[in-house]
Amino acid sequence: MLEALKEQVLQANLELPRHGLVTFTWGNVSGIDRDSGLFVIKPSGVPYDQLKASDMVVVNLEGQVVEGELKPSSDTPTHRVLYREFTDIGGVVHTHSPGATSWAQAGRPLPAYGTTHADYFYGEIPVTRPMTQAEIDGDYELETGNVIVETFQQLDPAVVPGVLVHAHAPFVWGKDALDAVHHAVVLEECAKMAAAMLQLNPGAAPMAQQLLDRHYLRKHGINAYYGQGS
Ligand SMILES: O=C(CO)[C@@H](O)[C@@H](O)COP(=O)(O)O
Repeated sequence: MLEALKEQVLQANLELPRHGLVTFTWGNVSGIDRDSGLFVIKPSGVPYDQLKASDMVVVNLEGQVVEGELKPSSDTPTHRVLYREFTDIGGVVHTHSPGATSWAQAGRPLPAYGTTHADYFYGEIPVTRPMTQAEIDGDYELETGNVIVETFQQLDPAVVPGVLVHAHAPFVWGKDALDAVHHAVVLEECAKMAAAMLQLNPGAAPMAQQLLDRHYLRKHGINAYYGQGS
């Protein structure tokens, strides 16, 4: 079942260590097949260099494992909430990449300071509120998803495809698993650049709105012209 998606999700997971986004097994990627409502996610706690396509776990949007021998990622309920609520996304990534995680642990949203950020994220990357004791003691990973969705009440997840979970780490999404990994790489680079830039200029302001508009819209607007597409 979903053999091509399993292969794509495997490859997307393997991109995480290639890009230096994970240490040990601290991360996971999933991808969804919207026609069947099933998503494929990596198993929990299996070292990346041992992962095979056949290890990938197929889960439905009710959270039931429908195929796979191994336990799915511990963060599966968070992915499930994101697929359920953000109905246009096709892939989700969670990492503990140090640059983005530093901002999450500081409880600070990541402002758009420059065009690298603006090419992919149309504005600040938000940070969630701290989770309550009841949320932490309860269905924690599901509540992590809920707190992300709450953070996006006034935000479009299509134009800001990522979030910093307070005192935890980033979750990022995209049109499929590989696109979500691409966004995770960009977020990490932007987070590192922002921290280094603030050392040089602690009072730096976010970039001008006009420059943000120009860079985001030349790649993603209705008159986008970046690249070789028509
Ligand atoms: O957040 C954490 C650990 O704090 C987990 O996402 C990370 O270790 C990945 O776990 P899984 O191997 O996907 O279960």
